[in-house]
Amino acid sequence: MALLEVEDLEVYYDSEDGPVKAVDGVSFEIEAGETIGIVGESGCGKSTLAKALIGILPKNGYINGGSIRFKGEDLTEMPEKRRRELRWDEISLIAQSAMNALDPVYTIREQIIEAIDAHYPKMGRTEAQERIDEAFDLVGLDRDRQTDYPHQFSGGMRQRAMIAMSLVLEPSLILADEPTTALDVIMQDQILKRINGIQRESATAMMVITHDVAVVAETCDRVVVMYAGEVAEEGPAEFIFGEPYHPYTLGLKSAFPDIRQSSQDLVSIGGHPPDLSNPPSGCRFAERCPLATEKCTTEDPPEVIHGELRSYCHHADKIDTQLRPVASQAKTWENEASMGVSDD
Ligand SMILES: Nc1ncnc2c1ncn2[C@@H]1O[C@H](COP(=O)(O)OP(=O)(O)OP(=O)(O)O)[C@@H](O)[C@H]1O
Repeated sequence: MALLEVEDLEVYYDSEDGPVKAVDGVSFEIEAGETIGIVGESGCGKSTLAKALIGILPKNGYINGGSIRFKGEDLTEMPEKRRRELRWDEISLIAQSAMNALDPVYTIREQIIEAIDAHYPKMGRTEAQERIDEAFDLVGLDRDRQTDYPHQFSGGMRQRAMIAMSLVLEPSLILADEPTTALDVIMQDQILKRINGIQRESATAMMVITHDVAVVAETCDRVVVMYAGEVAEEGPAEFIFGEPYHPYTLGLKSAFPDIRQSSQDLVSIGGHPPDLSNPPSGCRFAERCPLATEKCTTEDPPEVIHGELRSYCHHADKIDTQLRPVASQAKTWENEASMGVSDD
């Protein structure tokens, strides 16, 4: 049994235009100790997925269908009290706004002790202090700074303090939603590598949500590529960033500079993702896809397996011969570019 099993999950928001289908039939699993990346353009449902997993959807958001099993228990059917216990104890979220989640009137140490007391009321002071020292060492914060107030910390240090706070609670799963957006590149790298190191020692699983493909390529074992509320492709990071079989992944991959290549076009996929209150039928990427045909706009794409990769595309068989050779050329992804593929 995987640590987390998400099956056919639908998370919708009520809106004046009808339900916004932010997550629409998403399935994937996370094993203990594994790091999984969720990538996709802004608005594809990544944060909604994280919020649903941890149970902090806004008032107009709801789980419309599917299941989220954590250690075999279905979170969607669990009473709120049990769910709250799981939050932080077992699943912790490092959110985009984590830096601002610290209380300005208490020292960092007081806040971490409070979190420990709330979750492990029986833990003695000595053990608590040992855990805090260890967590500070792991995230690269000086132990002497534990008695500082949040305003004495830089943005990056506050984020490290939040990560330290989630680590002292020893969760089985850390959800990191754009964990490093506010940090400079060198710090991002350091922090994610440290988290990876911690995971190896403690078998903590992590789900990293980001639109930065480079972050995911460096730190994740497996990657789920989301497009317009759905999974477009899923598999080991080396294949997703090496030889993907979904046109969207190829476009996304070509949109990020490859440091190994001296000169290359930087691709921008023309057009926009569809409106999720009224998603198109068939493949949601069809409108922007150079391989798209009539069938793509009418029939849901089939699941196609290539080794350990799971992709959803009517034309996965044409990726190797037709799209891959031209995927790094910007003109391939211009709006309305079509490769003249036929359905027969
Ligand atoms: N409270 C809300 N009410 C209605 N619609 C919402 C709400 N929150 C998000 N949405 C919509 O749900 C869809 C998915 O949004 P979500 O924030 O999950 O995407 P995302 O991939 O995390 O984007 P980003 O990378 O910008 O954070 C979008 O169409 C968004 O407009």
